[in-house]
Amino acid sequence: MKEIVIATKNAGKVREFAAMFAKRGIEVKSLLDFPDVPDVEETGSTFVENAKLKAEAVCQRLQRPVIADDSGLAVDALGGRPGVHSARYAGEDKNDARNIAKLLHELDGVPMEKRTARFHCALAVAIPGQSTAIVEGTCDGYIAEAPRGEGGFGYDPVFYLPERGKTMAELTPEEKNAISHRAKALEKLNEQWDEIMGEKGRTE
Ligand SMILES: O=P(O)(O)OP(=O)(O)OP(=O)(O)OC[C@H]1O[C@@H](n2cnc3c(O)ncnc32)[C@H](O)[C@@H]1O
Ligand SMILES: [Mg+2]
Repeated sequence: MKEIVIATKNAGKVREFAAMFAKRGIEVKSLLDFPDVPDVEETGSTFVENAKLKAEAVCQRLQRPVIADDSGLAVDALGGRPGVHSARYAGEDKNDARNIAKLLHELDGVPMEKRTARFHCALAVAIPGQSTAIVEGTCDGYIAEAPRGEGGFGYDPVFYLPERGKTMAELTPEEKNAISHRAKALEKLNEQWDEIMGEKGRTE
């Protein structure tokens, strides 16, 4: 395989997939390269359901192997919110800064030890004529009291990693891509690569 389509328009995700697949010599395309593909509604109630919806719809349309990523942040003190609604937490128009502001507001007064949270990533791999494969990864941390760092995307500036003393946005791309929920899911995909990709993995 020389090329794979990631069913996303999120430039932050595209960057991370491109870096991670470069190690395999695979070029990453995204929906930014296929502007005619319609948006897929994320109507599922889990990350896995939404990843499957996105991968299968785009695979059906393009008739080539597609990976979709559905991911988000689950905060324990908020009963798992924003969860599958992470992208549009502060409203219909996606806006990272407003999502972070809303999250910090909701956690106002919650002490650090109770600000535990977890990033989730579900990857669905859809290949024409095959059943869809799923892999998942998570990353544990805390929600910081104020944003810090310029790297990554989304909630990274408030996702605090105590073992590093840094937020996810203060890590280099290489550091984030070694420990993130997305990296963990991709590690699982790597382990099952031949089985999931079948002939496509070896010959295309
Ligand atoms: O659906 P696509 O087009 O892939 O792009 P999206 O941004 O809508 O992506 P999701 O539906 O999977 O929503 C995930 C949201 O969770 C957050 N998120 C996911 N992965 C993240 C990461 O690595 N770092 C920080 N925030 C992340 C971020 O706010 C995303 O917008
Ligand atoms: Mg989305």
